Amino acid sequence: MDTSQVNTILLDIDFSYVEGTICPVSFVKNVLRYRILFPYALESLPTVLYHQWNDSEFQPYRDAFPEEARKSPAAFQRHVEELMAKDVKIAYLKSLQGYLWIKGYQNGDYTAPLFPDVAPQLKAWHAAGKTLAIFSSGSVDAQKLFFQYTGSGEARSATEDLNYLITDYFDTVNAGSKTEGQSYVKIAEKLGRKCGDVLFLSDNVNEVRAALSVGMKAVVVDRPDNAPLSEEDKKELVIIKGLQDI
Ligand SMILES: CSCCC(=O)C(=O)COP(=O)(O)O
Repeated sequence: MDTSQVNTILLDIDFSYVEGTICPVSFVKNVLRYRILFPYALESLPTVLYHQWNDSEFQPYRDAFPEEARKSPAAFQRHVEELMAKDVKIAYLKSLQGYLWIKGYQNGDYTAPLFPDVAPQLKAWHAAGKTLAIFSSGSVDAQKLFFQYTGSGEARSATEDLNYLITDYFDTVNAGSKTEGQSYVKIAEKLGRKCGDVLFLSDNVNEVRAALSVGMKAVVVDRPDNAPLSEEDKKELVIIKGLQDI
């Protein structure tokens, strides 16, 4: 792939249960070792519902949920559990998760672990004048928190705020679905770029195909433990093992 024209790199964080572009799968899966993002959100919710159900701070997150789920804290908890069990990427859930994660980061319960190649490569691209942006189903607030607290993943380990490297953040609210071509057109427009000047990196072949469909450059980042790629994907898509392969 000719990337000489690329002046902008759009990265997927990717946290779903089987995938990882810049963050190891263990961040969500290895519950025994880390109290980490998705399990942390679920575990911390009952306390928040008990103490903050009517708090002005919590109200906007609560009120974004459907009426049925807002009938009681128990109904709310059930609804969140159902959505999270199915890994539903709906904006009001993503926004709530971002809120629930703040305390975990602030308490040092976990940090956001990046694969070892990620921070050095982001810094190198930034130093070379490339524009870096993020596109995740996680809310923009959750993305900013993630980059504020990058580290080893271990509780109370050192963190580095990498937000200075990132020019813009996109989620399903300000860009749209990650599997729709139009979302990538919108992102390129917002960044003031042509689609062909942007390179999108994702573990998800459907997202890569959506970006390619509108003329964006896109590659699959195939990390250990990611969902296996089909023979068709291997033949048709550019696949890399780490960011240094660009
Ligand atoms: C720090 S952002 C949290 C990411 C997240 O919640 C998520 O669901 C990621 O999903 P994606 O569709 O972007 O893989």
